[in-house]
Amino acid sequence: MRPDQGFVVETDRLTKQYPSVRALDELSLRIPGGVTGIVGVNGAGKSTLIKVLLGLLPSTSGSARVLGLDPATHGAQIRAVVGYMPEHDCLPGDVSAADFVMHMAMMSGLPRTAARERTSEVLRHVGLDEERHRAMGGYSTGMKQRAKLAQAIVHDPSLVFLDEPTNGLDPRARDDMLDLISRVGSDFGISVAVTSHLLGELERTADHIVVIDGGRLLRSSSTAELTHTTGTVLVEVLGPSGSDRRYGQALIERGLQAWPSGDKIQVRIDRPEALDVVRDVAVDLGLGLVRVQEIHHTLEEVFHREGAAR
Ligand SMILES: Nc1ncnc2c1ncn2[C@@H]1O[C@H](COP(=O)(O)OP(=O)(O)OP(=O)(O)O)[C@@H](O)[C@H]1O
Repeated sequence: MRPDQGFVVETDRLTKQYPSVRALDELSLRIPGGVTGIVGVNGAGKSTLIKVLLGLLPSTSGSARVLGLDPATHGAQIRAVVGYMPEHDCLPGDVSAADFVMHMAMMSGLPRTAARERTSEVLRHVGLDEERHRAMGGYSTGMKQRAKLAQAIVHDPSLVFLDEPTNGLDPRARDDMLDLISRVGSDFGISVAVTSHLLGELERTADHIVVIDGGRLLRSSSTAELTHTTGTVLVEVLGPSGSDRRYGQALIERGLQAWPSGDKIQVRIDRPEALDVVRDVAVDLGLGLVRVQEIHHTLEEVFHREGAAR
């Protein structure tokens, strides 16, 4: 099932009771095609959910469907069409990424030639080129995460579960990984369910966000819906020094709420004509209008405001 063909995952009152912890507590959710972020603090139940959905761990009660298949009875079929990047380091240190990914491709049933071609393609995609013939034990965390991502998509799955793929990465490597994840969705057309304990992290990457807490569903909606516009625009004008201040003042004189934000001006769009005023005032003052950009709430703001982020 490709993105936009309905839900790739559905659960109904899914529960997983460990001896002393209820990791999933009647969790009912639906994950659409595309890139979905599964967000929750450490211990929220994200990894348990993935393992149950892959049929690696039996649930205690409730039901689930992954690409229409029941993990309780069709785990092997699910794992044939779904990729999995586990959270923890699971790579053999004395094997090269090229050999490991090729091995995983053949384990998934690809014939040798197809496996070799596909291995080169995914390793190129994740940016492991020169290093792919070196033993993975000597890789940086970022390179290991890329190798883990490559093995998860080498068999061209319809859906891939990525468990905390940015864990342990520095900010730059994290941004690179998030870009890669977006491209897994767009270039390969693979639906992605990616977990993170950082609320703000998946904002740019995920089309849809599911928030779980204590094994329960806290929120599920499109990212756009969550980070809806604040009703404010950021305006950048071009002109002689002090133009931004003159422009802001002129907007206020025309009855708008405007305030400085660095060398730009924020303007509240409280009525449809406000955008016309933004344009007209720039023209009247002989200033160039470089940019008018909507300001959105961040996910952090949404959850702090709702008191949901703990
Ligand atoms: N095999 C297990 N046996 C007993 N309890 C477990 C087991 N695995 C996880 N738990 C507990 O279940 C709860 C959910 O854990 P889980 O790993 O699913 O959460 P998570 O959201 O993925 O967090 P993290 O990112 O820290 O792994 C936690 O309280 C954890 O301690």
